[in-house]
Amino acid sequence: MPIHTPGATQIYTFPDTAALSKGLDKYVAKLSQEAIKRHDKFTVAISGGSLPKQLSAVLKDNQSVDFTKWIVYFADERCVPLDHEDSNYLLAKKELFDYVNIPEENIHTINPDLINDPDEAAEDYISQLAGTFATKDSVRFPVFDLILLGVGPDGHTCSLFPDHELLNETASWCAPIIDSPKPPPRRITFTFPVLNHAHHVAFVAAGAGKQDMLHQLLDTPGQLPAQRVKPITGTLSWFVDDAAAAKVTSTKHQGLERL
Ligand SMILES: O=C1O[C@H](COP(=O)(O)O)[C@@H](O)[C@H](O)[C@H]1O
Repeated sequence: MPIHTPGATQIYTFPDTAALSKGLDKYVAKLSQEAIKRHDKFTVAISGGSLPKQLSAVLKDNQSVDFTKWIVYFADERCVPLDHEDSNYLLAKKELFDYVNIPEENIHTINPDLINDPDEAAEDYISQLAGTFATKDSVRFPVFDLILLGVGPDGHTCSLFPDHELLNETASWCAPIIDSPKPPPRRITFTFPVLNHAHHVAFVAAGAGKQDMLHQLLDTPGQLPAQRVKPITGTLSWFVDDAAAAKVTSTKHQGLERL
């Protein structure tokens, strides 16, 4: 499974979402094992939307994964209570956390007391990150073992939307947004420097609804948010089903691989 090729984008395609979840399970389990061996923990950021379901379908029953060593953050979160239907945390809890033994204190949620103030909520999330990641002068950003991302039909990822000023953020680790074009409008989000300092970043996209955007993202050079995710020394992977990959034509991607 060639998942350690810095600089190269690996695209894994699967006949359907069930197969995609199996492949994702294999990938995440391997990275988790390697990270735990290396530094006794697995730092992972997950997204909301369709990702938690795809991720957990097989992984939640994988007995070989030591979830007690997982430290979980959210690549973006909506400024809503943790039990609100729009909460990315609630989604991940229902799909994954309820089935595996990640210590509660290792799951870093938005501070529910600060949801009415996205600036403060983002600052608080930065403090949480600082408690987990010791940064050095040479690397001023958290370095996640893995960041799992989704992509919207407009090319957004995390809560980084096309043409938004947050796309130019170069210093802050986590930023507030109060005008998300996709509801709810108030959110906090990781910034590109955090995404691009990770050891591994993987996008997950399934279904015909993602066809046109995947074709645009993978076949046409551009500056859409998902296209700006380019890990500096880490790896970039795409996990897609055949329905989503149907229009991807670039010769660059003829080597679509099946795990
Ligand atoms: O609003 C969001 O959307 C994106 C994409 O979601 P999907 O349902 O199209 O997969 C998601 O990655 C992000 O975390 C979420 O807040």
